Amino acid sequence: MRSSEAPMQTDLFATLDWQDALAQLRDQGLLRDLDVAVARFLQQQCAEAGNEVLLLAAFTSNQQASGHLCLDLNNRDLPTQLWGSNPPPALTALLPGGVDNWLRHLQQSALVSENGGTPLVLDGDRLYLRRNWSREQAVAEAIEARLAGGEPVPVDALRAALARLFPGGDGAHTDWQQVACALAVRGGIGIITGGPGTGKTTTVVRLLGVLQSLAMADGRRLRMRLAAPTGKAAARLTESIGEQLQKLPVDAAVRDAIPTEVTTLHRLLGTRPDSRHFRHHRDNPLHADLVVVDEASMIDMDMMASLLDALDQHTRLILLGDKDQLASVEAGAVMGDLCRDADQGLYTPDTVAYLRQACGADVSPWAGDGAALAQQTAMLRTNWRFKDTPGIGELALAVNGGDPAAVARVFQQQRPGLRGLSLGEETDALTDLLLDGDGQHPGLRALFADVATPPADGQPDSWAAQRLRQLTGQQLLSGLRSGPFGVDALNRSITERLRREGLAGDHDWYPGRPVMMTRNDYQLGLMNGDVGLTLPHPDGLRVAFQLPDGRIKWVLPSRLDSADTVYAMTVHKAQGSEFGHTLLVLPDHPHPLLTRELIYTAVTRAKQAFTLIEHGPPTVLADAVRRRTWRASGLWQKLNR
Ligand SMILES: Nc1ncnc2c1ncn2[C@@H]1O[C@H](COP(=O)(O)OP(=O)(O)OP(=O)(O)O)[C@@H](O)[C@H]1O
Repeated sequence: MRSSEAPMQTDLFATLDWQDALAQLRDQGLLRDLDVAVARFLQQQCAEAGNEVLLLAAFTSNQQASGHLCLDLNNRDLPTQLWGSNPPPALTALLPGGVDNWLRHLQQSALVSENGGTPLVLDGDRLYLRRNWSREQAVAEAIEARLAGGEPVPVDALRAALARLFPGGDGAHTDWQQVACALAVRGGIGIITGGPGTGKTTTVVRLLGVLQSLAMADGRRLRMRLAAPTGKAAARLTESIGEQLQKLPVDAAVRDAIPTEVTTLHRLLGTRPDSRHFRHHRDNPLHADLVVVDEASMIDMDMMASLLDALDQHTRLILLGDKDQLASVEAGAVMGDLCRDADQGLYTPDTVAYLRQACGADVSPWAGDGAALAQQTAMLRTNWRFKDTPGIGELALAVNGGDPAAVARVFQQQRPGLRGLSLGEETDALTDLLLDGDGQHPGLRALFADVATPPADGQPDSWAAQRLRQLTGQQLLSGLRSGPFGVDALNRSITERLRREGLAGDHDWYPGRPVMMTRNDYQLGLMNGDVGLTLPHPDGLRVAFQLPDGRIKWVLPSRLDSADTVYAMTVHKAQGSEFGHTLLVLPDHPHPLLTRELIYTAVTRAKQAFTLIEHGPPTVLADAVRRRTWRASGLWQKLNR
């Protein structure tokens, strides 16, 4: 801890009551009640704490609301980011000077240390609330330990296994899928990133095949566990792993020893009712030799810390995901931080030589002096899915490149499956589209007709599974929750239209109403984000949910106190899902919440068709494509020093 001497106060401050000033900042929307409470609590802990430190603590707390783990004082735009270009007078008085001055105050405060022994931690130029710093530190240390450890697979055996599972490479191009497998088995952690359809699932199934066949040749059998952050992502991976496994050229015994069931991270770690703590942790680790987690971009820092804490040191961890997707709404963008250099590779001479030996790949064009983490990271670069609908893949690429002109060009090419509609004020036209579908993907009218006629054969489960599949044929997305183009208003207007047409009933619950869970309900075994469909059941009206293992769970509507109608879904909630036809609605003016990552995530939810619906000028999309999501954290720095 540094000096406990009280920092200097400005004369101007002497005339201000800082509690009033905090209240003013809260009233102006610059702080939340929680942030004000944090500052007040710290002042109680340390009566001589300076106003600068207390205010910076309040802003650090506030940063979490935007997904930041810390306040990055190295960011020269920080003042503008915190309060815009015109600082409120209360701030000019309480927080004088620039960032250098603030750093000096922090360095002198008894509330601040570098090592987590105080409520605030200053790590380099980053100011953290202690809890966030501890979590980030724990994640960095656990990853470092995994990078240093792990049981290496003998290279000759690996090369033979990879050649069996990846037949027919053209030799002219780097086979990144093989590279990913070879790197993943090299240490205690492997990270595989790639856009949609680049073969992440294919690669991981082959990786499981390689590891299990090598272990079984040695008379062992690896315990493998597969997980994803949400139930929907787990269900999707269960399905695609099952399909890929059929094609895997391995002995039946090896195939049987590869799991197909994907669970949610919460279930993997063992949720405990009414507790934030999991059943598995360092004193009761998971029994597994290998854990694969898909959709890793959705994992926030808290969950990543819990996951790493639950793994035994010998357990190999494979993280799969798309680094360019939106990060979790909670604080931290772990996958983005871990994969920051993935495009460049930055493979050291050791890694280049290892890959040549293990799979004959030449990655010398991607050589560099990356840290240990880069040596375990691979980016898949070939899109295999969008061969028939290249428009979606091209659009995703253009969005990712941040070039609005390139995005506009992709739309102008009128590729199959890709459509841009400018609807101006015509909100009815959007509902028409949703009701009628696009020809290839039936709309809500067809869904309501189908849910009205339950099967006479007493097989409600398979019928419900079909209707749920039908529901994912088309999905409207919005980046916003509130406002006329936010999901709340869209869901209201679509419901009203369905009522006017006599499709939706007048009660809250009617056959055909799709709902999404808005919190985890451990008693029902349903997770935040799970989607269900209200359907007639022999016992009465029920809501059908498909569990990750494919079973249908029927729930009484009255049991669902945290479920919202979901004709329109936020892009955040759509992560981990795919829809036959994805429609993204944009508002009539640019909005700070619309970012490149959000648009990219929306586009990549589309399996066969994507429709962009604009209600304003093209600048709304252009502005979003240019704006990057930025998350302040120190994970990358910690793993690269
Ligand atoms: N090397 C390859 N050669 C030919 N086809 C491939 C190859 N890799 C993957 N594919 C095919 O491309 C499609 C997408 O693969 P896969 O599902 O593994 O991608 P993914 O990255 O997991 O996709 P997403 O996570 O976006 O669903 C599948 O049909 C798969 O069979």
